[in-house]
Amino acid sequence: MSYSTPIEKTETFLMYVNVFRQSVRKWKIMDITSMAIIPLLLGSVGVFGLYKLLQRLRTRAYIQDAVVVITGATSGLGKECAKVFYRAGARLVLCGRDREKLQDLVRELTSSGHKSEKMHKPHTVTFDLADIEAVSSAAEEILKCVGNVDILINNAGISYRGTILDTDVDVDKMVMETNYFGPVALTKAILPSMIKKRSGHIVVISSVQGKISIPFRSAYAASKHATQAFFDCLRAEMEPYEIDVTVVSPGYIQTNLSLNAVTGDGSKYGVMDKSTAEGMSAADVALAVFSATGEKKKDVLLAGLLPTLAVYLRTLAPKVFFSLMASRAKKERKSKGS
Ligand SMILES: NC(=O)C1=CN([C@@H]2O[C@H](COP(=O)(O)OP(=O)(O)OC[C@H]3O[C@@H](n4cnc5c(N)ncnc54)[C@H](OP(=O)(O)O)[C@@H]3O)[C@@H](O)[C@H]2O)C=CC1
Ligand SMILES: CCCCCCCCCCCCCCCC(=O)OCC(=O)COP(=O)(O)O
Repeated sequence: MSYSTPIEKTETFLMYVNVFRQSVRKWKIMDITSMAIIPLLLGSVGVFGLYKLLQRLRTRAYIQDAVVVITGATSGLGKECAKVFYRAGARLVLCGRDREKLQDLVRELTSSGHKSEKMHKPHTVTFDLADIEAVSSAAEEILKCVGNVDILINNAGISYRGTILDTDVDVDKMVMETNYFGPVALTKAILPSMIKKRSGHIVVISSVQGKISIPFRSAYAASKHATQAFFDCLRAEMEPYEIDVTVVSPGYIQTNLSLNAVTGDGSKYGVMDKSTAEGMSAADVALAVFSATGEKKKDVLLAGLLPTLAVYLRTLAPKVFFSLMASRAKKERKSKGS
């Protein structure tokens, strides 16, 4: 199988552009105007391709050998992020509540076909994000084990289904502790070491529901709105220390999020929702998280047309958005016969 380097690929592309231009000239296919437009268009495509290529190379260099901590690595998006960052040569610290699942993932990564010297065996740290004391000892353990953290990916999270009237405040608190206070505590525990070396990157997986609230998700949407707000503040405050903050807000992803969601009384929802099952693939979203991290993007909305329009509608025509959400609530209540 032949393998061409990025420079060879660019040279081949420019060669084709040249051949095309010569044929146009030889056969006088186009008039003078189109002859000016086509090279301009092709040139722009070439420049864009070159820009993308350089961006990809820069991302690779940024991730290679970087210490990357990923929470919620046992499942879904976190697990796919672990695969992408591992293949790019990151020194991973994989976090979750289930030691066995983390060990299984380490075995899966290290025994996969992608073997190369640039890859590093991941470390694992087990803790519950809803237990603030456990979070602070986990941060100590991480720093002791790897020295410094270059990139912290706050991915772990739990969702919720229920009506506000039937939801115990303990459930609101638990969702908030897992999705908001846990990541905040972990970030605060890691930040001083980043500030000391004046470099670091905090990546947060929020949700479209960090930008708009939809009915029967109160605890989840509230925790994601709080996450967006906190990390937007952090980005501004960390600028003098050259610490980057990236907030990624995806739409539905095919993971176990709805299966693992809690209901108003704290019991498991345990249903694979149609919207989740038909969502984006977790591997594709992990690639988008990887690029957003490498390109040090500040805020990324990873969603289809309707959710994206809904986010704009919430700001530009809130009354219309609220009435759409009210009819959505009415429809959902009717379909459940309540
Ligand atoms: N799936 C979707 O449609 C979307 C998901 N997201 C976000 O993506 C992130 C990842 O979720 P996703 O992969 O979809 O869902 P999964 O349920 O598949 O994964 C959730 C991960 O979070 C971990 N986790 C949950 N609770 C805790 C806790 N108390 N302490 C430590 N770890 C915990 C789980 O680990 P454990 O094995 O210990 O349970 C698991 O690894 C979440 O923040 C979610 O809000 C955003 C938009 C859409
Ligand atoms: C000018 C025309 C505007 C049309 C606007 C239409 C409004 C449509 C409403 C769209 C709502 C989108 C909700 C998306 C929710 C989402 O993607 O959430 C991601 C998650 O975090 C999923 O978690 P869950 O637990 O809810 O599965």
